[in-house]
Amino acid sequence: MNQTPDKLPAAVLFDLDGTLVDSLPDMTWAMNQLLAELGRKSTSLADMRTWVGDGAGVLVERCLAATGGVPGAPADAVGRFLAFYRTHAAVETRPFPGVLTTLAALSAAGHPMGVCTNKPNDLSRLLLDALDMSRFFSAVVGGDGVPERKPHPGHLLATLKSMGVENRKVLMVGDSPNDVAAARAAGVPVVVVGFGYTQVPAETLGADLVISDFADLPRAAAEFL
Ligand SMILES: O=C(O)COP(=O)(O)O
Ligand SMILES: [Mg+2]
Repeated sequence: MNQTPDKLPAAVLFDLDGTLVDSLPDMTWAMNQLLAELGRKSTSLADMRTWVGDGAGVLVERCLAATGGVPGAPADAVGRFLAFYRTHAAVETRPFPGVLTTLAALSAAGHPMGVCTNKPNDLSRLLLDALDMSRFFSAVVGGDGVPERKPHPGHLLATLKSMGVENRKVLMVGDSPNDVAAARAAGVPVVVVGFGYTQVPAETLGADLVISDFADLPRAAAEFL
């Protein structure tokens, strides 16, 4: 007997940086290679944490503004950062505790899963491959793969379309104001992790739920679906 669409396991969309993986150390390494090339002093994990979330272009722009100004920096600064990052994307980066077992459990329960990230497509795929995480996702849509990235809801909708699951219930899991705003605008419930890269406490982001342990996700998700 065919299942009706809303009886099917919900689709789950994941943000990448700060939600599935702790990628700040490798991003900081790559940024410090760029800064060294420009003769500027190094930046820190703590500063990088406040700049990440709107894609590589904005990340480099924020860093340059804080370390001597954007004027004087080469036009290809973003390209140089990405070139360094590509060589060093999964050296220190690891999934947060509980992520792999939770993704395996959701996958076994039949939830289609996708990654909706402002990170560029090629780096997202490279990182997920290196950490043996690509197998969980039927689509990975980076910020350069859509006309307008998160917080635009179109980024979430494009990820669902690419997954081929437009008629399912959907849950978004993220760490930042962009994730919450995109989910709200798309009419999708949103869970936020409490350990991600946000400048304000996760509890103030306006999510439906904040989880401090990734392993709480399946139980939490069941509340909304
Ligand atoms: O790379 C970024 O700026 C943010 O990426 P995220 O959307 O996966 O958090
Ligand atoms: Mg994030």
